[in-house]
Amino acid sequence: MDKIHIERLEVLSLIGVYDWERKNQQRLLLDIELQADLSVAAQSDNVNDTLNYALVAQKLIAVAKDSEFKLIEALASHLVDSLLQAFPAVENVRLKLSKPDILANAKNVAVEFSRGQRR
Ligand SMILES: Nc1nc2c(c(=O)[nH]1)N=C([C@H](O)[C@@H](O)CO)CN2
Repeated sequence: MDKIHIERLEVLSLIGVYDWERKNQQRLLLDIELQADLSVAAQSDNVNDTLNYALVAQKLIAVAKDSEFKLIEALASHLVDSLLQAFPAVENVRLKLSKPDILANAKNVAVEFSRGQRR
């Protein structure tokens, strides 16, 4: 089972339940695990034969920037759906969305979703 990992990707999004959170975008961190067949690229050494992680990151940054969800659950689910739709080569995605330094006395809060393609 081949995988690509993107760790601690910084994105900005308007996110949060409270009025004070609806004014400015907040910094969020994404950890993503993408299951895809990497065997062709491993042989060809050609980026066109693989899932280009730069394009995946670009997509996540753009989707987060254009979103205005209240809950991190809703944004994380939307990001997963967007990835599966934009990149059919992704067989399964696991995405952890962290909202750091938002909860008193905790370093981080996060949600995690794992989903596959509906083929
Ligand atoms: N399960 C969740 N609980 C809470 C969320 C959330 O997104 N999911 N959000 C908030 C606030 O927006 C918080 O980030 C600021 O206190 C509270 N609980």
